[in-house]
Amino acid sequence: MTELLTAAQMRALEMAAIESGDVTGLELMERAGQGVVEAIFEEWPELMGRGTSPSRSPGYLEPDEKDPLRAVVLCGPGNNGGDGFVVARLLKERGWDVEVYLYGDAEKLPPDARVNFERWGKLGAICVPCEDGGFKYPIAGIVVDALFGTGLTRPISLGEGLFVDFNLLGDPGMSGGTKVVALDLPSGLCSDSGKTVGPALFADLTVSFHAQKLGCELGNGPERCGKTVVKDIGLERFGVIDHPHHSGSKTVGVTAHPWRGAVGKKRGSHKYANGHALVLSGGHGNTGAARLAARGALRIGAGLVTLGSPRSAMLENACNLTAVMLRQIDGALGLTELLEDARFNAICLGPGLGIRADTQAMVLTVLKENRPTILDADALTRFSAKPEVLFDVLHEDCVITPHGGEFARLFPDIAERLDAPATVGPAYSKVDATREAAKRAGCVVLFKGPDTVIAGPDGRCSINSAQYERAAPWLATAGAGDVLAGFIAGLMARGFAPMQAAETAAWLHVECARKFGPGLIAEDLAEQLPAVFRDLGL
Ligand SMILES: NC(=O)C1=CN([C@@H]2O[C@H](COP(=O)(O)OP(=O)(O)OC[C@H]3O[C@@H](n4cnc5c(N)ncnc54)[C@H](OP(=O)(O)O)[C@@H]3O)[C@@H](O)[C@H]2O)[C@@H](O)CC1
Ligand SMILES: [K+]
Repeated sequence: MTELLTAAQMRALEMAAIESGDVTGLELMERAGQGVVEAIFEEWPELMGRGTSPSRSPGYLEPDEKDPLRAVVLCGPGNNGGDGFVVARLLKERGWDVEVYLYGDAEKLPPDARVNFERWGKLGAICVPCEDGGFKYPIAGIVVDALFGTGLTRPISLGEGLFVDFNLLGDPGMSGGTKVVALDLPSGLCSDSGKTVGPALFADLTVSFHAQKLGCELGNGPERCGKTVVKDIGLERFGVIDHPHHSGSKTVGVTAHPWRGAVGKKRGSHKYANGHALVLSGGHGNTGAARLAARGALRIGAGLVTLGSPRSAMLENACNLTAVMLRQIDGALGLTELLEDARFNAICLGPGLGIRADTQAMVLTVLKENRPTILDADALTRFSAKPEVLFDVLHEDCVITPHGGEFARLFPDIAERLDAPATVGPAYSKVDATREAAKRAGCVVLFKGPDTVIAGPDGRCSINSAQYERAAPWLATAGAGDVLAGFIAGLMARGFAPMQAAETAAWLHVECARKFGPGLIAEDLAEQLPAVFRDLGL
């Protein structure tokens, strides 16, 4: 698990560190600046050797080495700007040509930023933007974005003397080779939601301090951050602090190798010890989705998987199943009878089930049983008209897995708030929305997307990110969600708690997609599990 922090959590952490007397704000700022310079050289090692060695006379330098490297540092009115002054000083000390611009009033800088403004003043000037709004030198080398970090509260007004041409810097491909390095966050990106609050920069590299901020993983974050690097600034021992004013705001983690040990350990060598998942199939012509889910449940380790099929689809299902067993179920009554067998310990409904009244009857029948249940697709859509009917019967052993459309149908007010353009920071985020939905539904909600958010009714929350080095855009393919539902059902059959099952399944789902690569179709996903397990050393 990697911890992701909100702006409030980060501020609380900083305050705790400073109050402990272990470190001063000025020291933290210096470490932040040093971390950025380190990150720049790690990312572009070719910049490392140039213009740095006072012992080498210019006469011995290669022709292109005589040309010092250039950095334009854009400092804002807060501590993010303060970090920028440190970076400017450190690069200048390495022999770079550094232009510093200040967006704001030097007199109003917070104390630590002010100190670093003055330290910079001994080495160089604060540049005045050219009349055309451009920089003094042609842009080349590096632009350091130290305008706004976690303190962004409103849209950046480009008309108020801000000389940066965001389009020139922003649009990948338009920046003519200039590398944009954002400090903590690309300016204009909300730290908590990953929404852009008005104009926002695109960075090539974002260097976050102590921990990545939530906004780097959510919404527009990944497209704005470019690549992300986290630099320690010596706050580790202070851990993560829940901000007292954010009730229920717990640490959010990115699931990485979640529950790795648990995935490998089966409960016993006997197949019945690993549970028996039941997946319900739709009628004739609508059976593929349930079979995808069933195969996923079996591959992820359920001891047995049975597909419950209406009479009309028995032949179609029988022709396409081998290890998955098949039982005929006629409507809710037939389902009640089947569930007399208590060995069915995880039930998956929704993929291809249809949105007619019998789907509702079957969902209600299953939920009465209080067994681990996963509801997806049609089992959710069926309740669009009256979601509260579903919420009344969902329980803590349930997981629901809506995509954006299904989420909006079940939680229209929450979706509306989430989709509204952000005008203030920090803005309402997908994490906030999923937590609120989980509380209302009374069960685990897995809200799909490249930034899948999984929240429990108790406020626990994690993000399964399929972005940056885990990007798997080919996962957006028909049937992939059905396989995910099956993975969750299979893990719940094995005894995983709902939250653990959802997190683990989501993580493995992305790993399977990455293992296969482009060209993936839903049928391929579960077939990658053995290789993914082998890679995990299971
Ligand atoms: N926490 C830590 O441990 C460490 C933090 N560090 C660094 O500090 C950063 C956070 O600093 P910060 O809190 O000063 O916020 P920052 O983003 O600089 O901006 C705040 C200022 O901008 C203003 N303002 C806001 N929006 C605006 C707009 N649209 N247009 C114009 N003005 C606007 C706002 O004004 P106000 O909203 O109060 O009117 C306020 O004056 C963090 O990201 C990291 O880089 C490191 O040094 C290491 C240790
Ligand atoms: K920034």
